[in-house]
Amino acid sequence: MTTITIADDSPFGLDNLPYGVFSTPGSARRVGVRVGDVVVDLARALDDEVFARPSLNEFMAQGYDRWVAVRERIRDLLHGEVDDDVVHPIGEVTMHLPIEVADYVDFYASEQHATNLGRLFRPDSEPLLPNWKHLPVGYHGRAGTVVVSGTDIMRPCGQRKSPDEDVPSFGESRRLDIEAELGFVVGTGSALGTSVSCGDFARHVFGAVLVNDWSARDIQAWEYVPLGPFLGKSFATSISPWVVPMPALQTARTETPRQEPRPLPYLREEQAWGLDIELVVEWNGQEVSRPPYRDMYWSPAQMLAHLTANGASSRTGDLFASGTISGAEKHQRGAFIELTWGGREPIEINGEERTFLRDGDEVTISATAPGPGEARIGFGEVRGRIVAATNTAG
Ligand SMILES: O=C(O)/C=C/C(=O)CC(=O)CC(=O)O
Ligand SMILES: [Ca+2]
Ligand SMILES: [Mg+2]
Repeated sequence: MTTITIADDSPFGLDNLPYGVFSTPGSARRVGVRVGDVVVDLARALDDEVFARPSLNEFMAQGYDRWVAVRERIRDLLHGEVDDDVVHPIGEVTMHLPIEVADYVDFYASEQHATNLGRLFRPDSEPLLPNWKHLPVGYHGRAGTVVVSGTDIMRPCGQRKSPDEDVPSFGESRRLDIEAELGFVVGTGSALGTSVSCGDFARHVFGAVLVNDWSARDIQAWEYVPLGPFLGKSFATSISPWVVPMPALQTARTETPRQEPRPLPYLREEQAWGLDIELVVEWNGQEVSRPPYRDMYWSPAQMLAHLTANGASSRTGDLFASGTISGAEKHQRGAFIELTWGGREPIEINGEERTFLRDGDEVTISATAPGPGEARIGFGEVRGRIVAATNTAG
């Protein structure tokens, strides 16, 4: 038997307890909880088959009351001694995609990001389109290409046509970018023909992850009119391996910025809440940005309410991302297209002038949130390295 010791300043203390899917050499994938620098095997520790699965979905589908009960049981368990064979040092496990992603939706909830992209993509129009302050704009992404942190990202190929070219050509993206976002995981869905009200958010949403919504700006700019993002985004979306339970983010709650005009009734909350989470974006190990989630205009509850307002069902494993997180300051921008202003203002990375991603580049996004007292709630990181395209034949 062993007692798990957790450093006082660990972002994975008893107030966090994020869930993930891990394996050890020669063993099957299963659900674990991260505590300090170890992963606790929940299938064994709690003697419960629902955790002997290669994703969190079956557990998430058991619903809110079970999530609360299991969190309590894990806390009790960790206060005492546990069997040695349920504890694995973090360095000895492989982390996998934590959820079987059902549907994937990406919102556009940062006013600053939407304004910046409006200026860059549509320089001759008002940057913020007329609908933007009335509804959380979003699009349906590709669930099957959501990958776990650490997965290499192959540079996408596609049609692109720059303003100075007369005709499009097929080839490797020359403007490969990132988008630093927060994603929310639906634990229990809602039936077709019903909607999830803002107040019901907690009973449906299980937890949050970090997201990097890789984006090929040249493919995107040419293809997106009038139906929106398609192949410029669908080649890969990376998420962090640890799903931070929503109750762990209770202390991080903040008020959203003031919403004017007042949203329609189905988007009203007593007080729309956001999260005081600062992300850190590193490009080849150098910090380039600190996007602040607290500045996001639309709240997570409003996003889910909007997503289901037409009676569309939601399912266990649905992932909806916030959209790129950008603050008002330059060092708070969550995409390179904004940081380099469309590639016209390179930034210096390790002594070199850089605009978009090159093969071999690595991007890491990490974050912590304030917990109770002095505690920090860690998300860990979402990391990806660009590898050369191999499907280059158009
Ligand atoms: O304004 C546009 O045409 C495009 C916007 C984006 O690429 C952003 C997007 O994917 C949503 C987001 O991450 O905020
Ligand atoms: Ca995005
Ligand atoms: Mg994507």
